[in-house]
Amino acid sequence: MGHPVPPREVRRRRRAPADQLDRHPLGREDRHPMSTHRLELLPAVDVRDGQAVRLVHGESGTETSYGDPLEAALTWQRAGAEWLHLVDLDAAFGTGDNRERIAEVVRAMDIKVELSGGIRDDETLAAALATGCTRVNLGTAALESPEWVAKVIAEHGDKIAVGLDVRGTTLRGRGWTRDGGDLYETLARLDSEGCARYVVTDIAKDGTLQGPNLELLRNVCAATDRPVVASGGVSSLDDLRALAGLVPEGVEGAIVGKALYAKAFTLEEALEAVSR
Ligand SMILES: O=C(O)c1ccccc1NCC(=O)[C@H](O)[C@H](O)COP(=O)(O)O
Repeated sequence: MGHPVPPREVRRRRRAPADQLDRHPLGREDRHPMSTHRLELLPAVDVRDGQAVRLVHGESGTETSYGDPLEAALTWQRAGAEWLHLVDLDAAFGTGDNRERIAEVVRAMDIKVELSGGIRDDETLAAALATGCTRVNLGTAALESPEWVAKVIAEHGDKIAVGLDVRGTTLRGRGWTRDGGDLYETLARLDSEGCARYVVTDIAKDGTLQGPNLELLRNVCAATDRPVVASGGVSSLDDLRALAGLVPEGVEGAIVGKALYAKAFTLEEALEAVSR
């Protein structure tokens, strides 16, 4: 099956920077300052009803429970993680929240934490930032409250990332349950507002151990000069090596969930695989 083609205007915008890169006086390294770095790994802890869980395609009701989220987070920290991707799934789905548990996990971490799920207004953003997390990941708000998102990007800079969660090239919000517009149009808008980075998830791959959508990631990297964190589908060390191969194109990091919980590999092995 063919992949949806971005609109002509977007294709033009995507090609132009790539064509100009080698002519840029500072070359590719300047466009993606992380490009000489190794791929960052962000083990995921998704919290539902106070428990660490994994979902399939991010769908409510598909949970497999993996116990205490603090234990899971400490396990990844002990294994050498530099980042934790921490998601309040109840806040994302609108079925409550796990604020206390999430704050407890962030407090216990010596490593950087990216916090996601249900951050949609001043109150939820203030609560998220008050945990001491390194940055937050906005999803639904970027689709439904563009003016608020532009304001908080201006106020908080790189403490704000935007999650671009897609089926095909259609964005999904509200715990990935509602359509929210075109990926490339939204990306162009957020770029123009100064968004610092994107967390890109192919929902069709998420929680399935089917491998990341490398084509989607390449297309997003070609459309923006901001770093991209890849999320969803990682199943093997080879997947991580493939993502590490996209670092020069702008992939900065990879979120890994199910593969770690299913013990497809250890975090130590993953860190080793992306260190060369
Ligand atoms: O991040 C969110 O806000 C979110 C909202 C609704 C459903 C799922 C959500 N996040 C899921 C994740 O971030 C996964 O942990 C991540 O994509 C890892 O996927 P995988 O490696 O395929 O388990």
